[in-house]
Amino acid sequence: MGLHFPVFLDIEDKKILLVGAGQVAVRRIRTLLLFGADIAVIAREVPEGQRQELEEFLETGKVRLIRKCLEKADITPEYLLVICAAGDPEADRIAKERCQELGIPVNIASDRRLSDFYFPAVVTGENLAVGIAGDGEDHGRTARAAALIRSCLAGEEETKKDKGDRT
Ligand SMILES: C[C@@]1(CC(=O)O)C2=NC(=C\c3[nH]c(c(CCC(=O)O)c3CC(=O)O)Cc3[nH]c(c(CC(=O)O)c3CCC(=O)O)/C=C3\N/C(=C\2)[C@@H](CCC(=O)O)[C@]3(C)CC(=O)O)/[C@H]1CCC(=O)O
Ligand SMILES: NC(=O)c1ccc[n+]([C@@H]2O[C@H](COP(=O)([O-])OP(=O)(O)OC[C@H]3O[C@@H](n4cnc5c(N)ncnc54)[C@H](O)[C@@H]3O)[C@@H](O)[C@H]2O)c1
Repeated sequence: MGLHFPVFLDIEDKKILLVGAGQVAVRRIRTLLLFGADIAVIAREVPEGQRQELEEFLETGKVRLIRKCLEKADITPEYLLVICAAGDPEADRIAKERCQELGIPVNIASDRRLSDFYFPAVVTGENLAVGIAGDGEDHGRTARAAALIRSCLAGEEETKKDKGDRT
């Protein structure tokens, strides 16, 4: 599989289903909230390490948690996107098959070959959103590129502030 075309979707108030509440799911919820999505989380359980952050997400009113094992009927046409970060082949299979039936783009965090789209590393700056994804072979390289872009944007802000101070 080669590179994927980046699409910048308006997800404000759009419904997104996230399956799982572990480290990967919570990292993705954090990113999606930056863009105002309405997120439904289906998870069998919330691991100890993610409880506090998930509680904070619930308090925003933009995230709701449904504690259960994923079933086919949970995936309905109201969702714009579905992201499965359960690390469970059965959940991955249900999500893939049901989304295909309904024509909903699906991302499977444990198997890129099943994913219709990749979840990018995201950097936001003043009025900018940058999404980075590689060919899926080297996730570390994607993370390093994101870190570089983050520091470039931060440097640009500093330069702007310095110039502002002088005028
Ligand atoms: C960008 C970022 C966004 C995010 O996840 O938020 C992201 N992966 C990140 C980190 C990361 N990923 C993995 C580790 C563990 C250590 C390691 O293996 O390195 C870590 C490190 C960590 O978790 O800290 C393992 C891993 N990742 C994928 C698979 C399955 C497979 O390749 O088939 C497996 C094996 C799972 C297993 O073994 O079961 C697949 C995908 N991961 C992607 C995105 C998509 C496009 C990636 C690209 O451009 O290459 C893609 C293809 C599909 C998708 O998931 O959309 C984020 C970094 C940015 C940031 O930190 O800001
Ligand atoms: N793409 C990436 O960036 C990346 C990075 C690391 C790991 N991974 C993959 O993502 C998966 C998830 O990683 P994690 O560390 O967040 O895992 P985790 O085990 O901490 O969390 C999994 C979550 O999914 C829930 N879950 C499991 N099966 C379910 C089911 N059938 N129905 C409903 N909920 C279910 C669990 O209750 C838990 O909340 C890993 O298995 C790995 O394959 C992907």
